[in-house]
Amino acid sequence: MSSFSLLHSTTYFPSHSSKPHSTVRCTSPTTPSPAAPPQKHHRSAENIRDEARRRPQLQNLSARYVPFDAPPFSTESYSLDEIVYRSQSGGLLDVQHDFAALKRYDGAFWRNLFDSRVGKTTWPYGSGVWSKKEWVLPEIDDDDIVSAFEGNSNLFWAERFGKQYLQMNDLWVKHCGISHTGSFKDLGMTVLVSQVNRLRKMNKPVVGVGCASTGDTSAALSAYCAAAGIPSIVFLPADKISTAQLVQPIANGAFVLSLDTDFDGCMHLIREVTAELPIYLANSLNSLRLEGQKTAAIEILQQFNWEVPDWVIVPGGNLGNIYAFYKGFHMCKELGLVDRIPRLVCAQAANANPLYLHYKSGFDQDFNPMKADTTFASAIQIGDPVSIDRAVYALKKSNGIVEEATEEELMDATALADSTGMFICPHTGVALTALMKLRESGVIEANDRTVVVSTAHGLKFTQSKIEYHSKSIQEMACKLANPPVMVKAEFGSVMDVLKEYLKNNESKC
Ligand SMILES: Cc1ncc(COP(=O)(O)O)c(C=O)c1O
Ligand SMILES: N[C@@H](CCOP(=O)(O)O)C(=O)O
Repeated sequence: MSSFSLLHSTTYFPSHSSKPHSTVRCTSPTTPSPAAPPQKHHRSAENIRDEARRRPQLQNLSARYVPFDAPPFSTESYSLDEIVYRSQSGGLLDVQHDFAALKRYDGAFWRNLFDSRVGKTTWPYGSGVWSKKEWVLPEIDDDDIVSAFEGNSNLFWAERFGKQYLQMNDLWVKHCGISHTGSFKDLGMTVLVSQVNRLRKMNKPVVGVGCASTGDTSAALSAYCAAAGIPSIVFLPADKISTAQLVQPIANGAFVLSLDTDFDGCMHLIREVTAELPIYLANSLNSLRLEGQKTAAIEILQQFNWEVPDWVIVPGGNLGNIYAFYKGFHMCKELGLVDRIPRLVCAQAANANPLYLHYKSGFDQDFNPMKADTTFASAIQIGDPVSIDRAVYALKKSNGIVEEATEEELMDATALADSTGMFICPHTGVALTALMKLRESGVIEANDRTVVVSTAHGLKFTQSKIEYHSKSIQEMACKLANPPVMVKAEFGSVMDVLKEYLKNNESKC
């Protein structure tokens, strides 16, 4: 059977579309009164999960854990239904898909399949993650999936920012933070919590799910666990995350521990705790998370109608995401959806730059973890990233670059982007700084199609914006600050300041 006919004949027309639509009529033929209130739309007695149960699936696809970057002769592997985070040698794991099985379908098949699912409410494909289910967790039952229809995030054409400040026409911001809990972590968490849901149904010993967090992982974990009725436990570094982030797990009913340490300290503790107690580890050390996060890369290609951008810039902290992007792009190339992958740039805050330092040493010496300093990009204040090996691999394979941003650079870049109509988080400011530096040095050229990954919503980080715009940051000029003007509530005073404002604006135009 050709891949095209499989797509259209058996598998992927939502089953409800083949049913007569008798239950969705809006007016009754026997009572045509114009005054009658409109009747409710009835989907049918079934909900979207019920409908999904009757839909056939692609068969014989599978995935398993293998040691990350294992030598070809390695036979070590684990079922995804095992609870395992490390290889026998203590190294990282990776989720390996059965590429031979996936390759039974050609690139056009996968492109059509993924495209056919966008923008629907079909369970679970309405999610940008689960619309790629066959490449994520092919064997999970649709019924076990815990999803908020995450993903499908806006790929924003940064027209004014690109043209005015970088002479670029083809600059895009992938707004992964416009999402259920306000960050890209939703993409990975739907996968991890769905697998936990499955494990619990299989009576595996998982009494709860735990993570260390700088604020976004904990928000996502607690929301998805709450949706599924699974206990969540989060370890947060006291006073190091924003109020908006802190209140998310509290509101979602997580057990929140505020610890007098930094993120790396919390990470160390959660690893020890999850080794002792039947609490499942939700950080990106757990390679299941990256299976969801990689779909953002596939989605970018899809949004460009399967044309490959030249550059993708990702802010890096614990360093799972840069590898997830590489993996998503790599799969698309391997499976024939595209013919190349973009060059990746990982952007770090100069106050928390262990990968940058390692890159500058040519990745030659052993990696040196560091004690990360305070940064406005607080979600990437990480000195001992768990995915360092994954990040180095991704950068080497994509001819990648690492850049850094000082506090002043990242805050100015954030303010500049905001002044063109965005409202970005400081981590996106780090990525934009990297872009500005690479434009200045000519590495990224004016016509290069470039995507900056925005990882969280700016509304989670309003305190840093308040401090910037009120010029209350020590030793920072805050040169783009735009503080409100205090004016007496009377016509003359208001007119005076407005005239002054218009005069100044005129001279700028
Ligand atoms: C908003 C935000 N941006 C970027 C990152 C960095 O992602 P990763 O840890 O996968 O490098 C994180 C978390 O670490 C984050 O929360
Ligand atoms: N920024 C992260 C840090 C932990 O990263 P993870 O991807 O390993 O969970 C956070 O929000 O906690």
